[in-house]
Amino acid sequence: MKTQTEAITYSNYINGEWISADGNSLEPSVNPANKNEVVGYVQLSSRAELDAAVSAAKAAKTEWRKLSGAARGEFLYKAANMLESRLDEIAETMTKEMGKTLPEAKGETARGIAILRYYAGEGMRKVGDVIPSTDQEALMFTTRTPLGVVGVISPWNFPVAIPIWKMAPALIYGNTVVLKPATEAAVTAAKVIECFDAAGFPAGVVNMVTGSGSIIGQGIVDHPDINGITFTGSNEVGKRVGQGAFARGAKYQLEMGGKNPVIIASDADLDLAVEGTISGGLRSTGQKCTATSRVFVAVEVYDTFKDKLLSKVRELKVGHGLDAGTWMGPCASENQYKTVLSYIDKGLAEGADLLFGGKKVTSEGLENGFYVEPTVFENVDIKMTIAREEIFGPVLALIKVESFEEAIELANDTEFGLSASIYTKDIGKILAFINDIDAGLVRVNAETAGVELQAPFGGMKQSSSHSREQGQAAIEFFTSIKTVFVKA
Ligand SMILES: NC(=O)C1=CN([C@@H]2O[C@H](COP(=O)(O)OP(=O)(O)OC[C@H]3O[C@@H](n4cnc5c(N)ncnc54)[C@H](O)[C@@H]3O)[C@@H](O)[C@H]2O)C=CC1
Ligand SMILES: O=C(O)CCC(=O)C(=O)O
Repeated sequence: MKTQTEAITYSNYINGEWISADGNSLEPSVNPANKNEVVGYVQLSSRAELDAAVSAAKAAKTEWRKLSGAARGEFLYKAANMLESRLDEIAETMTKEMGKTLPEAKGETARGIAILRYYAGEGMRKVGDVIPSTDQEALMFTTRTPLGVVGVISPWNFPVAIPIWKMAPALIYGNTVVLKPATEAAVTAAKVIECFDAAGFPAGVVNMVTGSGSIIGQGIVDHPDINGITFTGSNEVGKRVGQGAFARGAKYQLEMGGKNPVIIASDADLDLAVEGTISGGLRSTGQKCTATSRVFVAVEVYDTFKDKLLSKVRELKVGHGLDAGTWMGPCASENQYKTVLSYIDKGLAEGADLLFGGKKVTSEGLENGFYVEPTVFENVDIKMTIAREEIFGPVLALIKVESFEEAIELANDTEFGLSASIYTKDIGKILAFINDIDAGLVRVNAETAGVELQAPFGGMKQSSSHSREQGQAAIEFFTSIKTVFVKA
């Protein structure tokens, strides 16, 4: 039997109002720690609701664009204050809805607040350059103009931070937005939008429509009045989003998967490396695009590293994200749980050796949740599925390497290029790694996960559309440059 802990139905947010979808078709958002618990109901919307949201965003865009950056920033500061006043409640909802531990959820919500404040300040910063013209009597400069209406398609793994790191820059640079959050995290997203509502944004500037990827997500891709699309999610869907946007001339930005390597060199501080490998690979149940997945360990320190790693992994406490002392929560959904278990089966079937974990966790109190043990494989061949595809779960693959050069070569032997890290004290290896590794985020003596909001974020190869999010890099996607030549 399903229970409703909060018994709340969340509506779409269109033109400054909370509106139910026609026919009031609803989708439950289920607690992955207990599949019998419904965290809330969200609208299973149709194209009609999306059209209404896009019309509202289109109607609002001129007045919003005409406000000064400072005035737009004031709204973002207010949204940040609203989110701050609800930090604990929204973090708790996040934990209930997608399973990450409460401290992680609080950290993410605090990050959302910091992102809003960062971009509020961007409203006061320069948007162009004066460039000397060959005509001495002319003034030539660049300025920037918003795209118009931006569609935001977000995943479930960072339900507060990702929608905000897409919406905040979109808004400060003068765009209006239509957000389609992942259904698995749509209650948390609705609470974030409540903060924007309470901040008093003009009607139509911020809109949210929940529903399926194939109807609302695809609807955003196809909509002729959406001028830009920013997407985070799987490679498969991302490619479809990019192709659809390109076909109708809309600007697009894709952040997709990773298969992130860590290299443990022979001179590494092994305790630090173990800590970073565990934190990078298993925190948030491995559900980060920046999560460590492949661990390349120098043959000289392989056995010591392995023993140290296993002794720490054995101590990790799996449990409900709200329980103090839980280190790792459940997978975020039943789909994700099945996906992770099927990758573990593939690892075994293809001949990798399971060192630890690999099973469902069904101990008392956890039997109704989507829990998987933290899992470590060794003797993983680079051609095996678990070394090639994004698992998005708590699974580490150890690969022994004979030399630093082999480690770099194997680390780069992937279609992805999001994040990579190395543990070493050797400056020569550090510099070679920075130069030779194919990754948008290069981390030295630090775990692969860990994104700072003021720095560019994005990947190489198939991890992204080669654009960057966050920091000042965001202006490149959310605006177009106008080169202006003026002569009296
Ligand atoms: N890079 C990242 O941060 C993320 C990667 N993933 C990867 O994707 C795998 C599957 O997770 P999913 O939630 O199924 O990801 P997904 O790519 O299906 O979903 C991401 C977003 O895209 C929307 N979407 C789905 N189909 C669409 C379509 N045809 N057009 C437009 N939007 C659409 C979804 O509703 C959601 O809002 C994971 O196992 C993981 O490997 C998932 C979430 C985040
Ligand atoms: O590592 C992080 O903090 C962000 C990761 C991310 O963007 C993602 O998983 O989608």
